[in-house]
Amino acid sequence: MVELNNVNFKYKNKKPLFTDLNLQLGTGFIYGLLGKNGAGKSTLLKHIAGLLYPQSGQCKVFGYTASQRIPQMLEDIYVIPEEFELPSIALNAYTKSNAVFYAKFSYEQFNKYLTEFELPADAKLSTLSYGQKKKFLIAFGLATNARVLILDEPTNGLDIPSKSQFRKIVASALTEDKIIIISTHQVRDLENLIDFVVVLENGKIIFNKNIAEISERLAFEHSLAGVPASDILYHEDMPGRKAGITRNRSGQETRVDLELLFNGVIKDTSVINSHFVK
Ligand SMILES: Nc1ncnc2c1ncn2[C@@H]1O[C@H](COP(=O)(O)OP(=O)(O)OP(=O)(O)O)[C@@H](O)[C@H]1O
Repeated sequence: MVELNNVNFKYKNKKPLFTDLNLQLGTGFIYGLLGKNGAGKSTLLKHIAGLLYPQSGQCKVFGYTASQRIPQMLEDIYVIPEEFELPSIALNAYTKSNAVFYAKFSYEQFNKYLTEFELPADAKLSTLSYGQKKKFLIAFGLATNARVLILDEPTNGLDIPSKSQFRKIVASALTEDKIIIISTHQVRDLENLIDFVVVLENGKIIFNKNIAEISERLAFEHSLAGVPASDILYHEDMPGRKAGITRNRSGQETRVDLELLFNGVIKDTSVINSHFVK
């Protein structure tokens, strides 16, 4: 489990970003971490990876204090950052020298992911495109079998077929003992992949719900024609129509439109959240 308890954090010469931040992420789930620019997503992920420390409060990863970055924790956490640099060596040479840090690294899985992403194992990393490098890191990260996998904007630079391969590979890599956290602005890339939607706004968790519960309680409508105003929780004006979020009147689960949900949560946080009060 990843657990943040009453975390307080501020950057030097800035106002506090996290004030008594609490968050628990359980195993066996994929979390989509969403938020506007500057909301604090990368800062939160750096806390989990132990790269930034709370000024007070605790951040624990499977019981280890993240900031201590002890080897047992480090071999169980893998971060794919948004920006990265890779050395000018062959892909398989990089893998050989880095896989040793991860006791559960699987070459079998790694080779399978490389094949799916159409990456040649003998290619030199410096000769790969940005998207290919990203796919290499995703393949490596998943093959570490680290129990916590953090992906910051993983689909940036991925072409359309690679995005669906990405979803397939990540879904297949999830096991009951793992926690996968994906932070992105490309919300559509997370559809049919994530189990929880976590929205961060100005350093606060303003929404944290399971997708099944969201689709049970809310409905995402392409057109709001004929929907009584009292059922509409959030709407957007589109050319010739209104789209929006309504109460789920039919009782049937509907597809969660993550873009509408995100916009609705940001604009009408309390209205959306009030529909989850039991
Ligand atoms: N090294 C730093 N020093 C000072 N302030 C910082 C630093 N890094 C981030 N910040 C500030 O902290 C806040 C949160 O930044 P953070 O990078 O965590 O946001 P984010 O949600 O990841 O944003 P984005 O979606 O743009 O990547 C912002 O106001 C940012 O300006």
